[in-house]
Amino acid sequence: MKGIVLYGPPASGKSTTTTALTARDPRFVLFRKLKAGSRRGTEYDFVTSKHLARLRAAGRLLAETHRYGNVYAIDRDQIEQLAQTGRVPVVHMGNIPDVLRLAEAGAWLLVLLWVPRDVCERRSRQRGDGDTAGRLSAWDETLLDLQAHDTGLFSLRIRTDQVAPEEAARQIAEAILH
Ligand SMILES: Nc1ncnc2c1ncn2[C@@H]1O[C@H](COP(=O)(O)OP(=O)(O)OP(=O)(O)O)[C@@H](O)[C@H]1O
Repeated sequence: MKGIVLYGPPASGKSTTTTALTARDPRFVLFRKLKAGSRRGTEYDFVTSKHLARLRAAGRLLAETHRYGNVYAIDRDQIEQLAQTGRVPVVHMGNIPDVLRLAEAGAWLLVLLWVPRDVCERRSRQRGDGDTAGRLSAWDETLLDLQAHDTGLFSLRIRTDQVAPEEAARQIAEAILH
């Protein structure tokens, strides 16, 4: 397996589950996507549009998402480097077309993390998001995205309002390592 995809709406626990995975086994590492545009966020490597264009021309972008005026991309070479050093990248994704594009380029464990809308709202307010309304719109879009595609593509589905982060990490680690 190339790695793990965590797909889910805002506040579904992608970051928390990744932290629990890394604590369980340091071979699991957050995959840092490339981002061209605003320099907001801690889970990205910021690049220029020019740099991204060069990688695109070289055929290195496995997935590329244009959203909120920014571009988010996955560099194939970065995935390969992690694999060569025995590490397992954990990629966070918010839409199924990108998940499918990535899955075309190799075998990934696809995991759906889910929370109901009211839990998403509560978590978003609790962690102090300035734009909870925007997060809820993204939750609505995620539901539509799921309804539009075959959810049978996910090997694991975890309700993070019912399963603690350590248990979610245990289930994922078991699924990929055994
Ligand atoms: N399995 C879990 N059990 C209990 N609480 C959880 C669990 N997973 C996440 N949480 C809580 O939910 C909140 C949101 O989690 P997190 O930031 O990991 O979500 P996310 O999917 O990475 O969000 P976003 O995509 O919006 O950045 C956090 O406050 C976290 O403590």
